[in-house]
Amino acid sequence: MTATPLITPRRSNTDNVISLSGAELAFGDRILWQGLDLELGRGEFVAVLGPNGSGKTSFLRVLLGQQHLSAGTLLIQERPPRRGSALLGYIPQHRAVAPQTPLRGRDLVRLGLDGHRWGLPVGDRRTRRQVDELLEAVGAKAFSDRPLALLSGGELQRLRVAQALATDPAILLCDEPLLSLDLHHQKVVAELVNQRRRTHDTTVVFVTHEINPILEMVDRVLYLAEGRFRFGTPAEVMTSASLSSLYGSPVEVVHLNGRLVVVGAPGSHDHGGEPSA
Ligand SMILES: Nc1ncnc2c1ncn2[C@@H]1O[C@H](COP(=O)(O)OP(=O)(O)OP(=O)(O)O)[C@@H](O)[C@H]1O
Repeated sequence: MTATPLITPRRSNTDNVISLSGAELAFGDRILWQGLDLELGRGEFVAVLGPNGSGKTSFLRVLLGQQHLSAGTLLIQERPPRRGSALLGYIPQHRAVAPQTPLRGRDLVRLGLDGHRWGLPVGDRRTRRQVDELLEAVGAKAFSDRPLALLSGGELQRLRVAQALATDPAILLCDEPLLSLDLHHQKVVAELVNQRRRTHDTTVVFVTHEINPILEMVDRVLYLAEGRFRFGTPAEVMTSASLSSLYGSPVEVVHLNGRLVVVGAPGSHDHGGEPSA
């Protein structure tokens, strides 16, 4: 096993887009995380890791204004969060598509533009052009007229990225967008998100169980576990010492062929990914 140097952050940005101060989320007497102080800058790529039930999706719901903090404050571009804000694009956790849905790929993307309006989307020329541009940006034109139920997981995920980008958001929230994709499509989808970050300085908050496909893109990691957290660069957070102190028990982070493998994290599988076969 050879130690591979981890990627250092590519930017240090004072232009903060998301500011959390003394933030806590608790349900009843169960505290998911507390004392969270963090500032995320424009164009920053943050991975949110942690075992099942540690509060990763809830963290995104707080940013989306769908869940109130139980203590502390959150500002999105210096304002309190607001449900339905066009500042935020959201790729929700994968949901199965109803086999009988009449929606086609391009309809899904159009919902990102006019989904807030009641009734079926109205297809004016400007909207059609915007949808075409979004489809083009994610390489989904070829299958955009097919019913959703006939699309593969990778194709659907491209469309979901396009839908989330429809409002040209300053912040892109991704909830396990790589789940159930093969390695090739994990790379494709991660690169689509990263490309947007590079070209538009979009801040990315990326919930994942598997950091390896995005390791080279990640500036900082928010690791949630046991009602606590660690926040810092991958080199700071993804170490045996840091994760052992977070979990309160011995956890080993090993570097294997350029991949990170977390061994022994209680109550879950390896957040750094399984060792490659
Ligand atoms: N509105 C709510 N009321 C009470 N408990 C909640 C509520 N929302 C979430 N929880 C609980 O909070 C915990 C964290 O949920 P969350 O979905 O944020 O976890 P997660 O880290 O995203 O998990 P996973 O990796 O399984 O997706 C879970 O135990 C969940 O049941």
